[in-house]
Amino acid sequence: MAALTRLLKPSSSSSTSLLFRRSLSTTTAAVSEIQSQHHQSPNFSDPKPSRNFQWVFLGCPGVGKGTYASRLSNLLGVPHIATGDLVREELSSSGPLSRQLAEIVNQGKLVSDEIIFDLLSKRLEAGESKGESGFILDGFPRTIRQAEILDEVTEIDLVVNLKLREDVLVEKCLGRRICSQCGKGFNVASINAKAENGRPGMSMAPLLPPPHCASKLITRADDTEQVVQERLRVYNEKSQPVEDFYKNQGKLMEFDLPGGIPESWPKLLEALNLDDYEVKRSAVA
Ligand SMILES: Nc1ncnc2c1ncn2[C@@H]1O[C@H](COP(=O)(O)OP(=O)(O)O)[C@@H](O)[C@H]1O
Repeated sequence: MAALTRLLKPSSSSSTSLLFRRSLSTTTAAVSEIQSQHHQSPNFSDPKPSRNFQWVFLGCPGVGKGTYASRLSNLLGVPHIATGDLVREELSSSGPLSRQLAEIVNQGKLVSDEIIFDLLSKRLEAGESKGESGFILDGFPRTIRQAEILDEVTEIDLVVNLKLREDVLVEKCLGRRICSQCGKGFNVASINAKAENGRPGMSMAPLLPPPHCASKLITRADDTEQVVQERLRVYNEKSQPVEDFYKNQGKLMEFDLPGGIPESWPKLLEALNLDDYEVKRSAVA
């Protein structure tokens, strides 16, 4: 597959190699580099900082990877690339892959690595031609093979592993809605999980749509209870080697979500040493 080959072997002269260039090797180094570039000599009006972020978000279905990755992408000015979105775009097209993908996705199974690499490299190439650099990957890598191949072509700076109680994950997936017009995601679930077995209780307010989206909400075909349970099973089966891979490289940052967005977002920024960054960004916006 040509696009996959290009992804695996970016030539040093091609601009693809800019996207996949070698950068930092540990979380600590990554965070201190970010701080030295953006905190000590901030130039927040510079649209092209000399170095961009290459981050990965891991976490079970429903944990909120998309929500937090998208917020960070806006904050840091790098694209949020969710392989689930790429798969859904392909599904909604009338392309040759569409029917094959629907069968896999609607059973809660993983799409083949080859298809995922093809979709991802096309997305990266399209972004590159628009001048994008850096990324926050969401939903990729999902298997150890994907992580190893990604590692051959580029250096990931930081891997954030979001965690949440499993009963809450299921409720969140079932409450998920998408506006069929603007594509924004919402959640109608009002979560009040009791404290049990030493776990603290947890409340999360719904994330309701504005009036102009309210009548256009749709539910993903794979957000039924049976498919969500299967996606969680598949995730749990495949994720440990991926987490260990990044833990061994010193890049994994575990983050237990303390609640909904109002509690979790400031804590996540703090954990990433970006709380100050947000204040400075909004000051120049
Ligand atoms: N990296 C990947 N490898 C294989 N399949 C993937 C990958 N990313 C997404 N998919 C497919 O797309 C579906 C939806 O992905 P996503 O939106 O990330 O869902 P989730 O809410 O389960 O994290 C997955 O269940 C899977 O079938």
